[in-house]
Amino acid sequence: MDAREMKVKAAEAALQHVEDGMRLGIGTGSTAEEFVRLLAEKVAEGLKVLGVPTSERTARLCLELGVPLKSLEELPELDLTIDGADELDSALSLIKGGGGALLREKIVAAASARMIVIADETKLVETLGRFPLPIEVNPFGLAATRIAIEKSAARLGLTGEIRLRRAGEDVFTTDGGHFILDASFGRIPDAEALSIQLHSIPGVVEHGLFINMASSAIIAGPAGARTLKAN
Ligand SMILES: O=C(CO)[C@H](O)[C@H](O)COP(=O)(O)O
Repeated sequence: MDAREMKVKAAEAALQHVEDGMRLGIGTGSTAEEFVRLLAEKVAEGLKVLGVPTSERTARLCLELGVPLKSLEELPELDLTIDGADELDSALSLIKGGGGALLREKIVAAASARMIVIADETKLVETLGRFPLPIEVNPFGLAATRIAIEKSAARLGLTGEIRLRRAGEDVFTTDGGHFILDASFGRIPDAEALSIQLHSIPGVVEHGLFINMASSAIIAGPAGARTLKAN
């Protein structure tokens, strides 16, 4: 089974949790896009759902495929969010933001009664941090914010390169008009402590650590999909 087939397997299993009438948060990334394609087929067969997209990219795909959308302003309380992740551990703490949508993803997940993560088994790690942590920052004071992040991380014994994300020649800009710093701190033994530190920095808009947000994760591997539950 190749990587794409595993993403489809996870998306298929997630679709089983979608019920008629649901208000759905719809994630961003290649795995979430497999989910959107399958959801669109069900919508074409008559399933009634209203989706709230976590990015402009997801919104475009949903509109193209006929998945009905509302904004989070119109639907501020959601039943379920289905989204991918860059990394997850057995407690279902996540690193997200590889696709640059972490802020909207976190706001949408927080507005949802449940969040199901869909991923292939290569994303499962013992300790978060193999994937560089995306940190969304305000463009104003970028250098000062970067230094503040370095100092905060160092207080927790975390060091490593912090790179400004680029899109070709340009600086990558999120849907909210912010920049992303990708922090290669290595393994993060205390993600909660790092989250608190990062939230205390004024220039940090949000970070990609999702702690206590996922209710379950559907992990696909060559043998099929299995579900991990949050403790
Ligand atoms: O957090 C995300 C986007 O901001 C994605 O969920 C994450 O990057 C996983 O993407 P993919 O399914 O393409 O591996």
